[in-house]
Amino acid sequence: MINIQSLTFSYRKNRPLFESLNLRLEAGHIYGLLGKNGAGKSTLLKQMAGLLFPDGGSCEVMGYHSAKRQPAFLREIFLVPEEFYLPKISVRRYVNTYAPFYPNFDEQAFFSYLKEFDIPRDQQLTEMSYGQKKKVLISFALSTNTKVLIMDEPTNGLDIPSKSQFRKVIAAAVSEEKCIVISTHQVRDLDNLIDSIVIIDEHKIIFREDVQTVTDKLSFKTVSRIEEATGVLFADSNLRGHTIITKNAGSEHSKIDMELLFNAVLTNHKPIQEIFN
Ligand SMILES: Nc1ncnc2c1ncn2[C@@H]1O[C@H](COP(=O)(O)OP(=O)(O)OP(=O)(O)O)[C@@H](O)[C@H]1O
Repeated sequence: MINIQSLTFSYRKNRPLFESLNLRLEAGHIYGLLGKNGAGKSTLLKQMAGLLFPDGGSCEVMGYHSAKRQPAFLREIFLVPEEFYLPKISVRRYVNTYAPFYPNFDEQAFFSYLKEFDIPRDQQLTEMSYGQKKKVLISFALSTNTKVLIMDEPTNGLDIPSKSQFRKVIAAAVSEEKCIVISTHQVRDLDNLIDSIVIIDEHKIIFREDVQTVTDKLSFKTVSRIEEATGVLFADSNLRGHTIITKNAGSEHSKIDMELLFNAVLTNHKPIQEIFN
């Protein structure tokens, strides 16, 4: 669905952000794109959406070069950006104006998402809070029914109940034909939602694995005495003890701790990568 090959890109001369970056994403998945501040998550998502163009290499989405921004491509992709502007019009007028760009737009679904998020349908967009605007945009994005849905920090600005509503609506929206990519550094917001993890760091994708494969190969546990644990790949100490990652020697089943995995991949990349190779 998304095929990025040898992508190079820089905003400024001699300061490359991406160097020979490769990434392949398939339909039927919800990907979590993780990375430190400034790692390039937003930039990569904009490359996918055809809002930024590669300096070298290619970024193909659904077989289209995203940089060419062909109409057939644009009507099958939607990006919810981290920062956005909504015009001074009502929700109804917003839909009437922008929905026609998306042939599979489902108006009934849009208004039921608004209801789910508790957004009044007659209010002016500019009179809404940031979180309310974001919920309108997320509702619109889901209702476009595009094959590719990209969201940059979608849970930023959402209150606690809205975050679980968000997880619920996204989980219900995924299908075999759709590819959903969500960037965040608030990994706990994506708990139980994403099925694949992509980590970007130092100009490249340094980790890309299904959650299932991660839990097949690694174990996540809490221990009170770290000295008693063997084969610790990464540990983090907190009030409850030590949360650790070890190699899954057999058929142990543990729940993935994405924050722990993210920190482990960034600080102890090589031994972890070797387990997946
Ligand atoms: N328009 C721009 N012009 C110049 N440099 C930019 C521009 N946009 C981003 N950058 C730089 O590119 C790098 C990657 O930025 P990007 O916004 O893609 O990172 P990010 O991973 O999304 O970060 P965050 O988690 O903070 O949102 C940063 O060093 C940033 O300063």
